[in-house]
Amino acid sequence: MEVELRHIEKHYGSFQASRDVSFTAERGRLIGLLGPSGSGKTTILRMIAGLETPDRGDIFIGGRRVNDLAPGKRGIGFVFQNYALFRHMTVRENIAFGLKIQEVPQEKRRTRVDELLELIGLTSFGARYPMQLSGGQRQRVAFARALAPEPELLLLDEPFAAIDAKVRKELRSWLRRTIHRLGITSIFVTHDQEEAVEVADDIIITNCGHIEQVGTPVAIYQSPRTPFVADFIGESVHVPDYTIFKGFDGDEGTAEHTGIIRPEFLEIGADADEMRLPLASEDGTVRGVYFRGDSLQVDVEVKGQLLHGRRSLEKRPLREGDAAKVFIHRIYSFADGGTRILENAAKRQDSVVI
Ligand SMILES: Nc1ncnc2c1ncn2[C@@H]1O[C@H](COP(=O)(O)OP(=O)(O)OP(=O)(O)O)[C@@H](O)[C@H]1O
Repeated sequence: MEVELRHIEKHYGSFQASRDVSFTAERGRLIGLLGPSGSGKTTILRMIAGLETPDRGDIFIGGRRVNDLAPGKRGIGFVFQNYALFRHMTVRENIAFGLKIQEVPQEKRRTRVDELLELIGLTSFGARYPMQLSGGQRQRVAFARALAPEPELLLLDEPFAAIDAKVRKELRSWLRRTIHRLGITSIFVTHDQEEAVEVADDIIITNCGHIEQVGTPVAIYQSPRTPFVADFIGESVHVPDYTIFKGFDGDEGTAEHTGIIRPEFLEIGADADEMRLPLASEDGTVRGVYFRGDSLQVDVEVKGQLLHGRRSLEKRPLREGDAAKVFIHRIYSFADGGTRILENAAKRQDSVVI
């Protein structure tokens, strides 16, 4: 493995910013540290970089324990949210900066900068100054500058945050492609779940200084280990007692019946004729309809519980106050300290009949 954290603890005064943080990042993977503001993402990144010292625990990079190694000796490239490029230096000079410090000979420096300019698609921009570049171009230069000394590990702190929405999307996919092409292990911090899901190979979810879950975006989305994770990745509604719903009332396995329902777990119809399993469907009332681009979000009240679902734009429109039919396919239950995915009993019977 390339990076490993073992039982890291970190306090700032009496405030605990990291609680028993352990994870490994395999070589060549692109890892997203995702969590709400203040959950300790940047602290983790800074400890890996050597800019903060953990109170307890060990950090390994490429199998070597680096706790006592100075930041400059860890073989790390760093890209910040607002990487202030040197304003008085050209793009070429900015990229060459780390190489100059390493006393790389001039000819070699020139070749490396040419390579990097090509990599970031800015070959003809070498003589420009940072203020003559767009935000997205500047961030590419910051990326090239971090890569110039050929680090083993790249750390990126909210690298897209200061860039406008459209360019950010392009930059994300560019960064993902480029990092994979180079095969460099990379860890980036974000508080944007869409960004983490789109860019990362693996996501580490942080909450109040500890790690809630580690996994691929798909695994985390499909099997959130805690209600916090279910909320943070994707949309969800908490229901205090799922046994009130048809098809989930036979579950006697647990004492507590709190559940989480995602929009795609619902089928919302205008009437019984639209439903595949009308008898297993609930009666509901539409409480709100919102345009979501490719579909409509329909908020529907069922047995006093407000649920969020989706409905195709091609179907008969529903309006606030309309009666609706609702079939709940699936519910997540977190009762015993783990996730159980409960399927509607009617669906199971239906598939047996088929
Ligand atoms: N130097 C410091 N001194 C005291 N407290 C700090 C220091 N650095 C961070 N903290 C606190 O530690 C907690 C975690 O901060 P950190 O920057 O790691 O969170 P984060 O998840 O990266 O948040 P954000 O997304 O807002 O950047 C926060 O409550 C923060 O106020």
